[in-house]
Amino acid sequence: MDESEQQTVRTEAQVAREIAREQEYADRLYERVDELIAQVERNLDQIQGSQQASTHQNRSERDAFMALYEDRLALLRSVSRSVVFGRLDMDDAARHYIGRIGLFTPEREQLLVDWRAPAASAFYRATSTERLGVRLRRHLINRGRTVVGLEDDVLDQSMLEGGAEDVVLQGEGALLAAVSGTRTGRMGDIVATIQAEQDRIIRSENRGVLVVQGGPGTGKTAVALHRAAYLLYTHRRRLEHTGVLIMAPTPGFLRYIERVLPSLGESGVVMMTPGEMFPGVTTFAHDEDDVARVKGDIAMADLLAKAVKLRQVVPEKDVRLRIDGTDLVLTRDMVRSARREARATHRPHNAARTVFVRAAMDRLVDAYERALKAEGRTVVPEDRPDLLSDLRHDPEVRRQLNLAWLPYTPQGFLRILLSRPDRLRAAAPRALADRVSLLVRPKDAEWTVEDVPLLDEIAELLGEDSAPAEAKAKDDAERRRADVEYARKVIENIDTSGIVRAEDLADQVSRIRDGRTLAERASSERSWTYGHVVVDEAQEHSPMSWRALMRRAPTKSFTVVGDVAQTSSAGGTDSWTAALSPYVQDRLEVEHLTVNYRTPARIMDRAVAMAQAHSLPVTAVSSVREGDEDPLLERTEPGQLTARIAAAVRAVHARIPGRIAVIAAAERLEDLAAALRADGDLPRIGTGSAGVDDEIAVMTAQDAKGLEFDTVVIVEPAELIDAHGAGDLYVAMSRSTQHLGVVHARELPAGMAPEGADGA
Ligand SMILES: Nc1ncnc2c1ncn2[C@@H]1O[C@H](COP(=O)(O)OP(=O)(O)OP(=O)(O)O)[C@@H](O)[C@H]1O
Repeated sequence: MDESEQQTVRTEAQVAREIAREQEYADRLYERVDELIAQVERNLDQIQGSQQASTHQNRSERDAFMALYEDRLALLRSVSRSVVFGRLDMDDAARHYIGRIGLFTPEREQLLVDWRAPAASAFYRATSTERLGVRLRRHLINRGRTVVGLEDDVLDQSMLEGGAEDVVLQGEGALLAAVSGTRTGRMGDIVATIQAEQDRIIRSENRGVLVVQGGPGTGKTAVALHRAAYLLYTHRRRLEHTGVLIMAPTPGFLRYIERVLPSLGESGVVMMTPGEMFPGVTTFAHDEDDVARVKGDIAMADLLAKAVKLRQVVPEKDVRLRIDGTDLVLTRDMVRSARREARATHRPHNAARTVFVRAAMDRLVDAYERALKAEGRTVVPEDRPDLLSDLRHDPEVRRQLNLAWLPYTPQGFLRILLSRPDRLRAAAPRALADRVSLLVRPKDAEWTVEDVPLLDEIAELLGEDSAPAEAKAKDDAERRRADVEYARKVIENIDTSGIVRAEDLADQVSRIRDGRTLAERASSERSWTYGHVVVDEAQEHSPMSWRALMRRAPTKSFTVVGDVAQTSSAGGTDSWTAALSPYVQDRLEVEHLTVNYRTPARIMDRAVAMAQAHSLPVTAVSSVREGDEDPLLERTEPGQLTARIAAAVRAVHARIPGRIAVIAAAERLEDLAAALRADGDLPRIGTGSAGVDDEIAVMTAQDAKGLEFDTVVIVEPAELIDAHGAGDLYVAMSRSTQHLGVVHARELPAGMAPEGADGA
């Protein structure tokens, strides 16, 4: 808003009159939503009633219709309490209302524009210097279906010259109201107040890797999710079948964001954490930092490639065999030349094994023939198949060929490799030679998140038989054509409301035939490729992890959001170019977000001072709110720390409404949770990132990553730095939306105390 021009505040009566006008329009929209809800409910009843004597085909068609109507119903119900939030008055006198979905009259006259439609873009982007044809932008502030306030941005100043009775000028109420409320533990959508710098990213036409770098609370997660919703809307046909993958750091974080996309009407999204990326393995455990660093090192790709190659073995000596009473020798040369032939195909290990076995058998049959002839037996070419069969069924031949080239599963291969120091050493490139022993562990050790990219890499090296998958893809494509055709006919007979499209119905039919949702199919197939991948908290991914992620979207269509100053994982990155340019070279675009919508300036300034004192690569941010309180620092004796925290939490719980996170080093969590639970006046105490469900939770800074709380209490900040570096303390300090308390017995880390104080 152009502040100098927007001083006038209208009389209450004028405002009330405008609100009443907007309410009238909003009522009309809700009436239409209610009509649509009733219509979908009627359609559902009708279909349910028509189920007798149905054939299998009719049943799956009915189920498909029902599922679609149910989805549609869920969307309509979710917007039925808040469908409209903005209005645009254009130069050509057109007026558009902007809302969560598009709405039309039965005669197809547009009542409401979906926030993602091109016509809505100006709502977020127009400024007084670049008006984009907009004269007036109005925010409607609602409580449920009731319009309770208005806020106008007059972009065409000539509107004010004539008095403009119907213009209501007020401050930045909509945004401030949106960011100041107490937190619920679940992120909500921001469609009503998306800011111009965010909108540019959400609607970016970039088809390659778009990196969104920004300090804490700048809306990176919100922007990434709204971009996913925007892409699904704009490129629906392309993305609906492949899906969009959202990769987020922890299950608690997934829970925190899980409602955003459904509230925007999008369900074709697969969400997972890095420990779930490899089908068949689910892990949330992490390796120690030094091990994680080695596993994430790009040189692991060479180590694994060599380790696989070293499993293609020429025996130390020639092997004597006795087949059906005849002696023959499997020579080292035979194995070596069969291996050469197999390797020359450049196929992965398991696929090339077939070539190896065939080549070795060819050579053995020749030797067998020669041995039989040497015994004076007559051998004719027609005998060859029988000789081959003798050899194939001989257990010793089988054993020797297996020893030379054993088929592996990725899990089996990695388990053995990590339990064999000799094999690790033999495969290690120079870059890893002196650290490779850190990887050794028992064969039955639990999987860790850092193992997952290694499994993915090994799966590539071992290879899968791609023929069945290709045949299936061809089959699916043909089937889909038939389904769409059929769905068109069905729709002509059953539904003329335009609520269901043939393509959607066809999808639903095939989903039901397959019995699995897109999310289930995508997450169970390692080779599934997504149309777009969103990576949140992306600074935590190691180079090996990026290799695995890149395989998930061969088109390299990515939205990568993160903050290189908040890196805490050992293998993570402090440079986007270093992490990503190996895969995309010049198709990498970095956008910056600069406004913090979460943390008030009085807290954020202190977090930034601490980060700078520790040389973190912080990006400049300005907070939308100044805040009411400075951070509260309290020094105590080491033995008193837990008791002081309990007292601090009790005090803050009584004083400030909303959610509280107590952030501490991992080894303190149990004691702290026990001390808080012993206090009968406090509500349930959660632990770890799953604590987003509780009003008060005790967690590490890593658990808190990406989340936010009304109040944060940090326990012994120096310990957070000891555990994972200053990035973790920066994360912890920037989680709060209102109040930050710090209780410490050791010296405060540099930069944390207010200027002029010395950390006491
Ligand atoms: N335009 C906006 N209007 C209203 N609220 C917003 C807007 N942008 C961001 N927010 C709110 O600000 C808070 C921080 O957003 P978000 O979690 O996306 O930030 P982030 O950059 O991912 O933070 P971090 O790096 O610290 O995890 C959230 O509550 C979000 O809903």
